[in-house]
Amino acid sequence: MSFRITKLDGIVQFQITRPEIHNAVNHEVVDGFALFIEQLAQEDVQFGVVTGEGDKAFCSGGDLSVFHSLRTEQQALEIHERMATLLYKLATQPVPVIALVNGTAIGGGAEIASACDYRLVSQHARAGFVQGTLAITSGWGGTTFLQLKGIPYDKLLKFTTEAKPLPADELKDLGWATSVYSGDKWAAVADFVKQMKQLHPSVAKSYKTLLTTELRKPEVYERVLDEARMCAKLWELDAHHEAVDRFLARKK
Ligand SMILES: CC[C@@H](C(=O)O)C(=O)SCCNC(=O)CCNC(=O)[C@H](O)C(C)(C)COP(=O)(O)OP(=O)(O)OC[C@H]1O[C@@H](n2cnc3c(N)ncnc32)[C@H](O)[C@@H]1OP(=O)(O)O
Repeated sequence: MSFRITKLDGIVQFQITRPEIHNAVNHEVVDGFALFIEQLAQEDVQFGVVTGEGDKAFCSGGDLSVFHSLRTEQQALEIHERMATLLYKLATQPVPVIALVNGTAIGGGAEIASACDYRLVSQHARAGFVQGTLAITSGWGGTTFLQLKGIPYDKLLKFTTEAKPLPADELKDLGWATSVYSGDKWAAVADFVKQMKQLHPSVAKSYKTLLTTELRKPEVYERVLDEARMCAKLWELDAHHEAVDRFLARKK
């Protein structure tokens, strides 16, 4: 199984369990995300947590060995639209979700974390929208989420266009990291939610609903789909397929 969902004390955790491949997203992980979002709707759930197994990686984005079989714009669009829709649902449903960025978060992995409400980032982690190195753009809504969550325009343009993972302190300066932790990742979550957990779950859900009013507008969902379309267009070009070929062949 490529993921694990557990529920403990009002917190539903979604963990990608593919540490050998830096927790890259395959079709099973996509299905797992859908299940996770369904579970957040249970009445007694107060927080959600998304993380990757092990201490090296949060998520390295789409599994290139799997998604490389998608050659055309239409084929790429199917997976991008599905992930973009799931992340839009995650961002707009009422339960606050913490991205526990325990290690590298790049490409689609950084987009997943960007759809969450909080990003707790390990001191040793790096994160970035590296899609540009593969001659594509973000395709799961990540850039739209970050702009609407208030990352300044010029900083966001540089972050996405440079396609370079940043260390934790720079992610904090950018406004991407909510906080930076060292030591045990679950202790970091427990510490972060300690004060909020003492209150009735409806408090956090109500504030998130209020603060995501803009995000829930239909035109925002349409823009997230535009982001998926933009990536799919670039996906079918030779420049992208050649860059992925180079990545997959680099150790052979
Ligand atoms: C598809 C959606 C799109 C989006 O819309 O956002 C994307 O997500 S595009 C994908 C973007 N992701 C990447 O480009 C990441 C590629 N991976 C890397 O750059 C590096 O692997 C790493 C994550 C920086 C880690 O480097 P390092 O510590 O040197 O480890 P290895 O490179 O040796 O990785 C171990 C193992 O894992 C495989 N791997 C890692 N990430 C992926 C991935 N995303 N897809 C497929 N395979 C991946 C890597 O190939 C190694 O495999 P082996 O060679 O078989 O050991």
